[in-house]
Amino acid sequence: MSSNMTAQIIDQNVARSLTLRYVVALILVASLSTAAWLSLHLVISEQKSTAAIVNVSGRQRMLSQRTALFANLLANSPTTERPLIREKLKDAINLMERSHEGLTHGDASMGLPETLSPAVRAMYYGAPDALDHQVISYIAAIKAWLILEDHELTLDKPLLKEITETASTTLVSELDKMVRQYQLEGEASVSQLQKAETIFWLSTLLLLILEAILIFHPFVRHVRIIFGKLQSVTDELRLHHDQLEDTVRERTAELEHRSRALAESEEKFRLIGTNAKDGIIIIGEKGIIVYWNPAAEMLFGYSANEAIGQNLHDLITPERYRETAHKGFERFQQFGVGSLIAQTFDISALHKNGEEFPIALSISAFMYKNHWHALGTIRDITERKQMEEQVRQLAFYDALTNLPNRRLFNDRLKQSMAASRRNNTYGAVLFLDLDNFKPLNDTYGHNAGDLLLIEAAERLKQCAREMDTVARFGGDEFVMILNDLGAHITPSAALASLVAEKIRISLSAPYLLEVKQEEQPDRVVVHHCTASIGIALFINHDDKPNEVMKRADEAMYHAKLAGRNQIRLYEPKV
Ligand SMILES: Nc1nc2c(ncn2[C@@H]2O[C@H](COP(=O)(O)OP(=O)(O)OP(=O)(O)O)[C@@H](O)[C@H]2O)c(=O)[nH]1
Repeated sequence: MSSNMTAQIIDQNVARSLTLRYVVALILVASLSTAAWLSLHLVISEQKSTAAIVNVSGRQRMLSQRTALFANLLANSPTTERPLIREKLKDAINLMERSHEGLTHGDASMGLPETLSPAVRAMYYGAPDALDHQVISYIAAIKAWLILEDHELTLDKPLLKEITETASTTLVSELDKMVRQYQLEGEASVSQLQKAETIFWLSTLLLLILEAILIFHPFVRHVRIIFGKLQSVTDELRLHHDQLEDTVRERTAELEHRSRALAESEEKFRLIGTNAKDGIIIIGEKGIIVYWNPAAEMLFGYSANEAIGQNLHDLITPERYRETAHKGFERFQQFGVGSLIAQTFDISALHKNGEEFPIALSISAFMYKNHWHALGTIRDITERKQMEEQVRQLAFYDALTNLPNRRLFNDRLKQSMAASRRNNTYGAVLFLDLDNFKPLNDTYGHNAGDLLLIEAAERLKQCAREMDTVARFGGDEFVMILNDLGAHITPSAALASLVAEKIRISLSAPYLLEVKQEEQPDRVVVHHCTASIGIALFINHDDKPNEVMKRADEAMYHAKLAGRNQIRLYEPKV
């Protein structure tokens, strides 16, 4: 457990203990206050009660004298005054009787208690002729005096003598004693209550002192400790705050530095993208274009605004490649690999105007925001392709007639012979040499000879099938490969001869040559030219192309010897 946690638990226990002590002290103070209030209340009510008892018992003393006086007056007064005296005596004795009843059994209206102290009770009832008996006898004597007729009321009556003596002697002294007794008891009770009240006051004082010692003092000490802790926590917080501010300052400076570096980097990237000669395109999730530089705008005809947000393949991939491109990109999105990644290759692309053009595309992959992205740099290679085509044309085609040249022909012958071997079918090489071509050159110039060569090449192409090859071998020599003639020699030779015948007839038709002459108008020359044709068959044997060519040449030579405009099939015995 950490020291912080331990300190927290101690603080909580102290707070709980102080709260408990405080609550107990409050309850005790409240109880003592209530007890003090009750004792005060009791003192007051005791004093009230004592005063009422003393009053009533004092009045009994006065009433005993008064009734004795009225009883004597009643006997002494003239008859006319007697009813009034009789009435006053009756009132006094009734009041005395009611007061006696109240003093012995209690009367709330007079403020007299129901219970009697043992001393008082002894004084009232302690002996057969105790005060109660005396009072009751006296009241009875007065009442007996009251019911006597006027003529019976004489001063010598023993009843009057008894009344007078009882009232002035026994009753007065007994009632005096009773008043004193009541006063003594009241004072004793009040004194006791005052003592109790003093005890309550002292207890309250003691409790307050204890409260000061047991609650206030520990409370102040604890508060001091907490203040001390708060101070140290505040100091610690201030230290942390200062450290935090330092860290924030450092981080802010670092962020600003990075932000500047990022801005510079972005500017560099923007400059590269803007000034690059090659188109730069970035595609992200689902093949959507996210970057499209000005060179890409020039290349494809779409502005960056038009292109960004579009699917790259829908925009620039020719329709026939589109499905494959989509599938390839889906695989790339999953795994970040693909056959085209990190490669440079030539493909066709679509311009906004719908035209296809060749591009060289280099693709690299990178991960950004959890998605594989592809960066493509694109270059228009239309010119390069055209040049390549020209080079290819020059390398493999005859510049005058556009027919395949000797090099391409040799290549095709190898292929044809290989196919013949595979399929076990006959092929043939036709070797053609124009007859008496030289005089045309000599008579009308080289230009006229060229025109005838071009026309002858056209006629040869007309006679050839798609699968056959017509080539210019050199000078006025042409060669033709006939493929897939058949599995048997005789029909194959017949078929080759048929084609040769067709060619012979085609080439022997007159040529209309528009000859250009220097500083003279063009001139149309009609020229007749024929060709000598040698045929050599080949099939599933080990002959080399040169051998086959030699045979065809030899057969052509025999055709020449035979008078030209002839066809000869190579035969070993020839
Ligand atoms: N106009 C033109 N003439 C060419 C070209 N190449 C070769 N020749 C000429 O073609 C002629 C070939 O002549 P040859 O085949 O030897 O003789 P020929 O007159 O045809 O006679 P035979 O072949 O024996 O029937 C030569 O005069 C060459 O100069 C060319 O590209 N253009």
